[in-house]
Amino acid sequence: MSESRPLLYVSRLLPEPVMATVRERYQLLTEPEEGPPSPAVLRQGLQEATAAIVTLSERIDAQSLSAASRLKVVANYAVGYNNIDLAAARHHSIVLTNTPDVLTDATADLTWALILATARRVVEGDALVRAGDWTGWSATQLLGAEVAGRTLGIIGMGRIGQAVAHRAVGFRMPVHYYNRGTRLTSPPGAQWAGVSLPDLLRDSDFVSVHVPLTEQTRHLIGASELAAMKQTAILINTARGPIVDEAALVDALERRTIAGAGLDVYEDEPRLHPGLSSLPHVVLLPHLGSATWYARVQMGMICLRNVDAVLAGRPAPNPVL
Ligand SMILES: NC(=O)C1=CN([C@@H]2O[C@H](COP(=O)(O)OP(=O)(O)OC[C@H]3O[C@@H](n4cnc5c(N)ncnc54)[C@H](O)[C@@H]3O)[C@@H](O)[C@H]2O)C=CC1
Ligand SMILES: O=CC(=O)O
Repeated sequence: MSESRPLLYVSRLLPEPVMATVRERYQLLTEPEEGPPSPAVLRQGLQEATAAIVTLSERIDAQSLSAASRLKVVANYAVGYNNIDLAAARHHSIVLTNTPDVLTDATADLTWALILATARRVVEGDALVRAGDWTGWSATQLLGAEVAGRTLGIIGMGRIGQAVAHRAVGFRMPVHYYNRGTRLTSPPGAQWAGVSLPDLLRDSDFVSVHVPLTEQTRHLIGASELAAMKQTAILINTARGPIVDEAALVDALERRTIAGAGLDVYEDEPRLHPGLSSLPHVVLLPHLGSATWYARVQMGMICLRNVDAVLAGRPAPNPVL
């Protein structure tokens, strides 16, 4: 009996509830692995499948899309889609979808984990205790920055930027935001103000980046923007690495022209700019923004809903336009 389930390429192993649903409804082209696929496996996957679920670390370029004659839909297992050549997907009439909303809270929470961990030197404290070097309470040990009441600057006031801003109410923090497009009204109890980027950099104690990576936002934060920040300010980036010029950031941190940085993303993942990992006043996470069970399972289910819809001839629920 011939196989009637559509041929799906899944580039990486996804959480088990997602894989179970995939196996129920689709014929898998290849068995996905935990790590990234080789370029040859990725190329073959896109070439032979009718639908693909890929992750943010797979670069889907014009060349691979032009060879993908059977491919109808690429569901990106991420909300950011800078890894995919959108113009080429459009040109070849391949629908591209993403996974908004379900990871907003997880990413906003992780942003706050970085704000607090960096300001309060949580990682340095943990290392001291584990190393057996803690000799007891001290009035001068590992003093950090106050968070409550300080100004939070948000670059990119979309879903995640706003979720980060909502959480600032409990810390009584005024929020200055820089965003393209319409102005927002402050929700009850919050103080949100739309400002220019130079004003945000000058006035904020914490600067948190939440724009997507585009040609306009690449190196949006470079040497001159870092120089415009307060010497006591902390930079947080949970958006995409290339939005911040990592060489300029390491230089600013080494010269202490800013007080610290909390990073979840890097310019050339998983590689770090030389010198970054030896700085004590940075907290470095391995791109964990959406890494909760809930978010990662829901992201998979959204990918499947989009694939199902396109293959059934219906509009995708989450098309990237
Ligand atoms: N660390 C992680 O694991 C995660 C990272 N992300 C990143 O966060 C980004 C934001 O996600 P969402 O908030 O859901 O997206 P969104 O589209 O809701 O928000 C982005 C905001 O940035 C603004 N924007 C875009 N270009 C701009 C520019 N040139 N100047 C000023 N403002 C600009 C948009 O108007 C929008 O308000 C994603 O694109 C992704 O790269 C998202 C989830 C997890
Ligand atoms: O980086 C994660 C995403 O969903 O975008």
